[in-house]
Amino acid sequence: MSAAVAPVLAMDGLFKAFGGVVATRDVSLDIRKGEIHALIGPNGAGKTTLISQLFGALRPDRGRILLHDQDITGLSPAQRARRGISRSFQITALARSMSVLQNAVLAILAQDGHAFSFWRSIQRDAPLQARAHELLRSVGMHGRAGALVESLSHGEQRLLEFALAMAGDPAIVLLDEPMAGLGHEEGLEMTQHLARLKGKTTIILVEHDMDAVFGLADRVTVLVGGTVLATGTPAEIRANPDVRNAYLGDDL
Ligand SMILES: Nc1ncnc2c1ncn2[C@@H]1O[C@H](COP(=O)(O)OP(=O)(O)OP(=O)(O)O)[C@@H](O)[C@H]1O
Repeated sequence: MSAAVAPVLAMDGLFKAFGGVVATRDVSLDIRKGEIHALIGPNGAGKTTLISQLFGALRPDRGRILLHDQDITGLSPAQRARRGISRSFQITALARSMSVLQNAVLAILAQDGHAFSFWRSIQRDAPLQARAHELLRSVGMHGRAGALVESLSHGEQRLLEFALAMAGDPAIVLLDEPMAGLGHEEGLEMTQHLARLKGKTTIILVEHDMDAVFGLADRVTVLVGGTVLATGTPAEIRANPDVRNAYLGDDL
């Protein structure tokens, strides 16, 4: 083992129940800087509930969440976003009648803490425009800067959401099923874009597409019944008999 590096994000004994249903049972997990950490598990395993606690939509009943060693358990989603916890936007969060570039500008302004500004002065703000173009370039969408969002394919919209989540260079990005609803080609394209971020961005990836998970992840955590069954490299997870049992013959 290399010398311990403080994790970007640490979950410490998280517990969350809905009435009698325990959705998160004593989950403790460290997310390392620069890793793509996949969360997998059968339906109802508690993946969404755990992610919701990380970005702040849900409060755990017990346990703590630490970002760079600071306790953020009591912070609102907006306060966490300002500290660098970013979540992939849903398509509905895109301004559909605006251009790709305008959406990128708005995401950067929001991340900088400007609620609104005069559009004309924004258009003349060369550094801001350059940052927006750079953001689009990071996901290979700079050639589409002038296109209206409503004219984009489903896969392009997904990529744009992802680019917006990257605005402001977040400490960690929570990606909830980025492959959902994408065709085969679009899924491969998204996988390639995510692969380029390996080592540069810290990502928690919730995804049902096992090819994408095992192709992209540095480490995988398997949740079953709200509990961490195993955490390890893709090879370790693939070889783990408990994991194989949990998936009851599903082809990992
Ligand atoms: N708001 C809620 N009220 C009551 N029960 C809930 C609520 N949200 C989740 N649950 C329950 O908590 C458990 C975990 O659900 P969760 O959606 O987190 O699982 P998941 O792993 O994301 O599943 P999927 O892969 O199907 O999206 C399930 O038993 C679910 O029915």
